[in-house]
Amino acid sequence: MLGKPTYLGDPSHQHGAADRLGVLLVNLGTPDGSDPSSVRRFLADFLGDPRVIEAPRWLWWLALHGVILRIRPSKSAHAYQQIWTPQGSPLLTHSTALTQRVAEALASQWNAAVALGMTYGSPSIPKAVEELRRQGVRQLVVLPLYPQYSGSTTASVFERVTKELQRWRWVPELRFIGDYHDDPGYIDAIAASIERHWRTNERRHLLFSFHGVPQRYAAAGDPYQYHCTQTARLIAQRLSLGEKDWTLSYQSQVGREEWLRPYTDETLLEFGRSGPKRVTVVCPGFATDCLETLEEIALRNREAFLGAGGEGYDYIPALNADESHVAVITNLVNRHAQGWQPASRGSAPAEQPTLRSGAQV
Ligand SMILES: C=CC1=C(C)c2cc3[nH]c(cc4nc(cc5[nH]c(cc1n2)c(C)c5CCC(=O)O)C(CCC(=O)O)=C4C)c(C)c3C=C
Ligand SMILES: [Fe+2]
Ligand SMILES: [Fe+2]
Repeated sequence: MLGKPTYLGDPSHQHGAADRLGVLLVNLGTPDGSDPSSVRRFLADFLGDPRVIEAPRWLWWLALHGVILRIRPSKSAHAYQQIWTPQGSPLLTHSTALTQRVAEALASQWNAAVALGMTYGSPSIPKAVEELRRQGVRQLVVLPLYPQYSGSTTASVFERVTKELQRWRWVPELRFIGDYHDDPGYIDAIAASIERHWRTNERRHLLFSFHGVPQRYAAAGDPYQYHCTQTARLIAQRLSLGEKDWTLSYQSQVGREEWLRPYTDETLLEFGRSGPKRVTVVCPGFATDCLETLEEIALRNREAFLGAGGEGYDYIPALNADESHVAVITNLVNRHAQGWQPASRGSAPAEQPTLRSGAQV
């Protein structure tokens, strides 16, 4: 008479059995294809998120649907086409490979269920969370793949994951990793990738380029700029660089308002004109390579820099599914899962009765 249950549950759950750890890795997301209509669908979700664009809703809705989504998709699709591979979007293929390898690495310690969700596009957060629920996850570590916290990225993950968890009958224990901008493992991994590059390539002025955010977000209390500055300083320190050996800048500005400065493209044009004429560029804020690193940094800015008088330009890839990255992630997960029992130590002790959810007592 009362109909279907309101909340999601598992009637066949064996109560008393060992708790299962779930790990949810989340990245930004990417369009399903590099054609303008796929890009439009992706941008509508992404740019419709109030965490990304903080503006009066109705005014922004008019601008987004009336102007931006009519112009930007074809321009962005053109950019995506430059980096698209036979396997699809680099952001998705690298994130999938990373998730797979993290699952393998965690398997020796935990009977963990590991899933990948994208804040925008697919595989979606609702799909990933449902996959974890179906695997009987009782304890959940959520790791947004953003080393530096920003309300425009990390907080969107929090909102979309917790929205799904609110539909669960038996909500899991939850640990949310807000940032890892100064995690020694992460700093070491990025520094080691730069050292490795410099072993076979010329040692040059190092440009740290991070994705930008509007300046008013930082002014309103977003820690992102501070996190980026700290990350760059720690890596430079770890490489024993002097103050003149490196520069920090912000890329990927959208729209007309002021974003964090200095801008990467302006910095590189200035370098091209008056030096340093040879640079190594690294983007520690991007866990995986994507449109913003492969098209904007490795292609577009390289051409602009060389066109302005620059003489040498190297881009160091993101950590992607590299072994060192897998170690960074598994380390973060293990640290945040402390106190939870690795399930591989055995299932429920024999003297503790188990009970199926649906069983009559
Ligand atoms: C307009 C507002 C935007 C804010 C604020 C923003 C913050 C932000 N973004 C990333 C990481 C990525 N952004 C990517 C693409 C991308 N970003 C924006 C806009 C904002 N980002 C747009 C419109 C796009 C789409 C492409 C385009 O049309 O230019 C990507 C790459 C996605 C891919 O498919 O490869 C990443 C990754 C961070 C870390 C961040 C704030 C700190
Ligand atoms: Fe972005
Ligand atoms: Fe961009």
